[in-house]
Amino acid sequence: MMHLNLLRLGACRVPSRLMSTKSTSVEINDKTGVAILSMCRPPVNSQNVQFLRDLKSSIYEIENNKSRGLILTSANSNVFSAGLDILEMYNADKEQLGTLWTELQNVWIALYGSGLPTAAAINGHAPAGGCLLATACEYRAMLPNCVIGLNETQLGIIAPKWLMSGYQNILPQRLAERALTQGRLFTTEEALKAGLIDEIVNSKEEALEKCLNFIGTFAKVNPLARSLTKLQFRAANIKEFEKIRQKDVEDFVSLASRPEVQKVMGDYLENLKKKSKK
Ligand SMILES: CCCCCCCCCCCC/C=C/CC(=O)SCCNC(=O)CCNC(=O)[C@H](O)C(C)(C)COP(=O)(O)OP(=O)(O)OC[C@H]1O[C@@H](n2cnc3c(N)ncnc32)[C@H](O)[C@@H]1OP(=O)(O)O
Repeated sequence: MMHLNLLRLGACRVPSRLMSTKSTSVEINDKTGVAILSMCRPPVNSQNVQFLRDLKSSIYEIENNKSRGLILTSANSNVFSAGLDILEMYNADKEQLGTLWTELQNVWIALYGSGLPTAAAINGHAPAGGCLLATACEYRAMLPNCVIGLNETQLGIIAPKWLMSGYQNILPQRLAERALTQGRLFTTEEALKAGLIDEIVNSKEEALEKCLNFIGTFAKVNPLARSLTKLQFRAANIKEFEKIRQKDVEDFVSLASRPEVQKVMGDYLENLKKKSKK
């Protein structure tokens, strides 16, 4: 399609508007109306309270600006998002833990419940909370040699049901159950085979182009009809989430503040740091 060719990033001459927060930047192409939301919290886009708040406000801003679609990507060259910021969970008091979890819930519901067409250009690793964001979208294009998945059981923790919703929407039940119980991180190639991602791409530019093509498939569909149809598919998960939302925060705080869980976090952090020094 002609207009999509115009959108090859880098070669793009179409005027665009920019909005940004401390850890996100949004570029809305005036011709297509599609917004590219980039996560930019170096080094790994780990999700702390401020980052999650920025992400939430960018998602709502895109939605309120009547954009035609939202593409989520990372400004980091090899990590899409490393999930929750473990530094912000380790040695944190109950109030801080509650705030972090509430903000994660807020971002998830903003993205999962968005009426816009949403796509993820996964230009790096996407474990745990990174996978949560990618699977809240409707379409995924991913670079080779990366990993994606919900690895919570590998860390000895349990992902609540809402956190698995995106996964369960995409994967057949049998495969989702196996992957979640194994805490499996899929390589890009395995993710394609399983259906967890839609395409493998060779560059971030190609990922963005594929996402634009996906959003372009709705060009002739009435946006309200599209949006309401999408939300009908997601309504049961959203309703179930809304019912347990507060209790879910309490459960997380109670679990994450246990001394043995704090110990696991501390050891995990230390291993991450040792690995990064190698
Ligand atoms: C252990 C967690 C326990 C939690 C218990 C909670 C109990 C309640 C649970 C209820 C549900 C829980 C749901 C959780 C959702 C989550 O998202 S938990 C987070 C899980 N995330 C991960 O396991 C990813 C860890 N990171 C990596 O595997 C790698 O960093 C990477 C593959 C993403 C990238 O690799 P690479 O490019 O080689 O970078 P590194 O050198 O590893 O890292 C650079 C730098 O970043 C620090 N870092 C990495 N990830 C995190 C993180 N998630 N939080 C904070 N910091 C992180 C890493 O330590 C390095 O720092 P330094 O340079 O050494 O300072």
